[in-house]
Amino acid sequence: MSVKHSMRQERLAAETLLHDEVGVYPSKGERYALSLTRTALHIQRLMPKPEGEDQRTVVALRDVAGCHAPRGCITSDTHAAYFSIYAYPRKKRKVAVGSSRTRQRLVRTFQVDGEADYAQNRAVAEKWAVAIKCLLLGIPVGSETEISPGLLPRPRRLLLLVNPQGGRGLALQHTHAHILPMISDADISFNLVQTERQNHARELVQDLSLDEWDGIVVISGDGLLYEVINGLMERPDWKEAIQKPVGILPCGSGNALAGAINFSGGFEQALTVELLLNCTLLLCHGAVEPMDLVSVTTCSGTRSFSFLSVAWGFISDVDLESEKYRHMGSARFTLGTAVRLASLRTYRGRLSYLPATDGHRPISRSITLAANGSLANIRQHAPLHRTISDMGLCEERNVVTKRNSPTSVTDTGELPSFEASPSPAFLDSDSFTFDTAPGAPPSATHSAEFTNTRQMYGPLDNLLVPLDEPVPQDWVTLEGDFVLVLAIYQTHLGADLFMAPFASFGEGLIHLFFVKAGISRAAMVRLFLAMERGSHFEYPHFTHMPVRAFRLEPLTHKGVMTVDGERVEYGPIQGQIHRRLCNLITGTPKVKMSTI
Ligand SMILES: Nc1ncnc2c1ncn2[C@@H]1O[C@H](COP(=O)(O)OP(=O)(O)OP(=O)(O)O)[C@@H](O)[C@H]1O
Repeated sequence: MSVKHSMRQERLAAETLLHDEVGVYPSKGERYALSLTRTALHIQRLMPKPEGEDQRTVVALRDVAGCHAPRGCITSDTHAAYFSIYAYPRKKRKVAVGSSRTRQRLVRTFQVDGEADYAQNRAVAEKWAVAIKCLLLGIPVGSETEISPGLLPRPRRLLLLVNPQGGRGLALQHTHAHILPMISDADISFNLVQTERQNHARELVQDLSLDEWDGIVVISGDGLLYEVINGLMERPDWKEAIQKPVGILPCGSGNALAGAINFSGGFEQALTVELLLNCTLLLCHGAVEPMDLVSVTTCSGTRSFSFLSVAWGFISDVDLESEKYRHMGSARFTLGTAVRLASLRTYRGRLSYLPATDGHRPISRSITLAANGSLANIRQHAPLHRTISDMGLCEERNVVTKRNSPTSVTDTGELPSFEASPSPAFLDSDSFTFDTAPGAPPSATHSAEFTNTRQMYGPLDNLLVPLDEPVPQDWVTLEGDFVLVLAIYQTHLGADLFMAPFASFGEGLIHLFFVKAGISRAAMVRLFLAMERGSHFEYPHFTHMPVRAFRLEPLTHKGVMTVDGERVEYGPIQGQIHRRLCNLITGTPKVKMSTI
């Protein structure tokens, strides 16, 4: 961003859009000067006159979920009108050791009484509420804009799918305690559906009358969103269906996409309830961004659409092996990492990729690390049976769609055991070859339990050739022993694993990472610790490549591969990016954004 551009942005942010003198409710006779800018509501006490320092409160709009101007009088003053803002600022709170910050609901109600009669005061109160809502939703308003309710879209209707078993099993509790109150403040109508089993969400969205909804939001981990995206891609009308905005409110254990949304929203890295509250606030703001999907094909020819990652080796092992610590939430990965480090393995394989080129040069991404290691210069058909009205509060219920189609995937087979291998402190790194012309055809280890009878649609994979044919000439192939291979297309691999700080939702890139054999356990520990800050690029064993397509051919007989954290059949796998194929609710207005 140029200096001139950022100065203009600052000037725009500081411009006063509305200004008034108001009272408050409940009142002891106080008067306030209110000013609204594009980013904040400034509240300055006028009466009683503040002693000493000027008393000014600034409510950042990014902390505000909604604003209402109720009709009618709420006091004996029949000529006054009112509007309320619902904010969730971060407040300090005492915990067992020291203090932490958490968001708490704060309602401020202002009394508009400067005009001659109720109708005029009501018009002013409504103007304030509309202006604030427009700013929250990213609808452009300026000091010259004629502010009227006509600027606002109709209230949104969201389908919320909650996985009661996700993460630590607290999704329903969090939904009632945190999510529903906040989205009601934002005037969002919803229907809440509890998923009852694996693939329930996938089947549900296949039969959904999409016109009824402005978005589908999962209250869960990344696994449920993977089901929703693939369910949409299994519809004959996939082209339109996949345009339906999707969102995530993190209640899983990894919460990678939520970590990426939180980061793109400009919030500090957060976990658990704090991450959930940040993401719910962003959902209230509603901005939608295009997001890339990667079409992934496995050795049996099964195709699926991935929004997060394909992993092999250390990362997929930890993901699967730590399932048994699910009750621990995100700590499951820390423990899983420690356990796996104790028996660090290598995996022989062939990795091929099509480098991403910008014109003729390969795209190279660099990041700047501040002295303290932190990041610098990075941009901070069958309608559902439902009982709710468009005005909001709903009854939580299970909506079960009766389906006769034989579509259930039987991918719940037993974990294969690992090859017993020694675990030396240093692993051999001399067995790497680098090749631009691939050698022998892949050796696939097919796994019967992953057969898939679903009909998947989607765009043509024009960069890929069938898995039993050699990769095209312009691809690069590496063969050797890997500790891990990861293709990722989001900034985060978990809410606190800042894997690809430079990634963004619709850039059309797969970030391919690998760690070759030869890394010590101590270096792996340092690498994973550095990942929390996103400073792991300093490590020599860690290689990164932006690519458009990749193929991974394991030459080790047994192992685990995951797509978006879900285990898939083991064997050759390949994928290519499809730029901006779906729409993600990020809540962060960007250039050319839309709002649900
Ligand atoms: N009621 C249910 N009982 C059991 N499994 C369910 C139920 N509803 C959904 N599932 C399955 O649970 C899987 C994992 O769920 P989800 O991704 O929400 O949580 P998670 O695995 O804890 O989170 P993360 O993916 O972030 O690690 C989903 O793939 C889904 O198929």
